[in-house]
Amino acid sequence: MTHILGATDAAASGPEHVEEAVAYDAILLASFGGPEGQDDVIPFLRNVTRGRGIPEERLEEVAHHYRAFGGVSPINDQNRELKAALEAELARRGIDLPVVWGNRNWNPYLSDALNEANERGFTKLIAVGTSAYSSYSSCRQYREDYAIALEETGLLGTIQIDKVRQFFDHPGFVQPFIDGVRDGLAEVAAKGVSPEKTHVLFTTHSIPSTDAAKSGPESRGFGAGGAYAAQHLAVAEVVMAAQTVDPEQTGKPAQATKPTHSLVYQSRSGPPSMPWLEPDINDAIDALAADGIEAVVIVPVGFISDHMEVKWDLDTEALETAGGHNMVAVRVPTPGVHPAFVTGLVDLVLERRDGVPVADRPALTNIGPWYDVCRPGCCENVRLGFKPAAAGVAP
Ligand SMILES: CC1=C(CCC(=O)O)c2cc3nc(cc4[nH]c(cc5[nH]c(cc1n2)c(C)c5CCC(=O)O)c(CCC(=O)O)c4C)C(CCC(=O)O)=C3C
Ligand SMILES: [Fe+2]
Repeated sequence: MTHILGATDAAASGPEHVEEAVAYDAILLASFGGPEGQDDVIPFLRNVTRGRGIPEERLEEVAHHYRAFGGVSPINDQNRELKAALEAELARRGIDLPVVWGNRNWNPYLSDALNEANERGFTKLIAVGTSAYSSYSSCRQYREDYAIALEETGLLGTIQIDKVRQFFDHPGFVQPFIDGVRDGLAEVAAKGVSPEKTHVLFTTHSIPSTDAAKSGPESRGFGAGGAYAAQHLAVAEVVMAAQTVDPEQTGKPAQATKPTHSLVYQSRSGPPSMPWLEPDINDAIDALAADGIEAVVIVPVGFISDHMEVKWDLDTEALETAGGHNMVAVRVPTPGVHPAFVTGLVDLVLERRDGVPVADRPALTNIGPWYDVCRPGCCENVRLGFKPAAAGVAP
């Protein structure tokens, strides 16, 4: 199987799910990366936004978020912890799969991880990205960066990179949110706000509307928001369905005591002229306050760890917006190194290594289990044009 596609992948075909064992010899933990000191902030931001048409004012604004944290993104320590937790779980289960870690936008880079893999004699890597959903930014760009790193290191043809499926609906990813919303609702109730006056805000990274429309395979017909919006909405439904309200406690039917919920977006960065997914979380909070909502439970369902988007855009800005309306606001934890999440990631690796039949793969929504091998044209960026990507269908 060829793992880097040629000039187009439009005519390519191949299996959606691989139900044969593959002898991987290491896991590639792939993440976004972030600065580790004040001097790294600007070079990091230039790496992320190269050729993306992000306005200079936005870069200054984001630099200010990092500067307020000493120029250090929390994401690197979170990835070090995740790597250690994965290694501990693999050891506990007696699985001999080393983990190499590389980032798309900062040290250690994906190319560093590939050089390390090569030095250690690994040729078949299974990638686990710290990103659960489908879209250009959250899936295809990782795959393009694997391809670029293979090219840069001269290891194309020597090292094969496959990936685990996007895991938005895997129980290991969803369970921490189910637990978190339960705790969040209890906290709000303890502060005296009734479920009728409480709203659960599921929040994720906004992306350009054109990217959203192209997310997932075209043939699935997910509509304007593409697979990206559909996956988030489906996960929100699962999380809310798992919130059992005891009618005995309230004396009202369960339905009447369940808070309302919605999907909102955050961290938009494009020029105002370019449509991105809406509503913004802060606008949504303003509107809820105007409707008489007294408490919000904020669920960062789009994220894996408490990185800068969570620490700044939610814990600083969104909580401030809610505070301005005297609302009670609780922010639910991200999966981080929750045991269910760490176990789930190892399960996803084994599922792919052992070629588990699709019917036996856990998925909490009827959209999944998602593809092992990304479909032709999946999550392409229409503005940037076609670029070769690893871990997709073979021509
Ligand atoms: C979907 C998505 C995820 C979730 C999936 C995933 O996790 O991969 C994500 C994660 C992250 N985004 C991050 C940081 C940044 N994202 C930026 C810019 C952008 N993000 C986008 C999308 C996403 N981003 C987009 C469409 C842009 C516009 C530029 C472009 O088209 O590519 C910029 C530039 C400045 C700005 O405009 O904000 C920064 C600094 C960090 C690190 C945080 C830390 O350091 O702790 C993380 C985890
Ligand atoms: Fe981002």
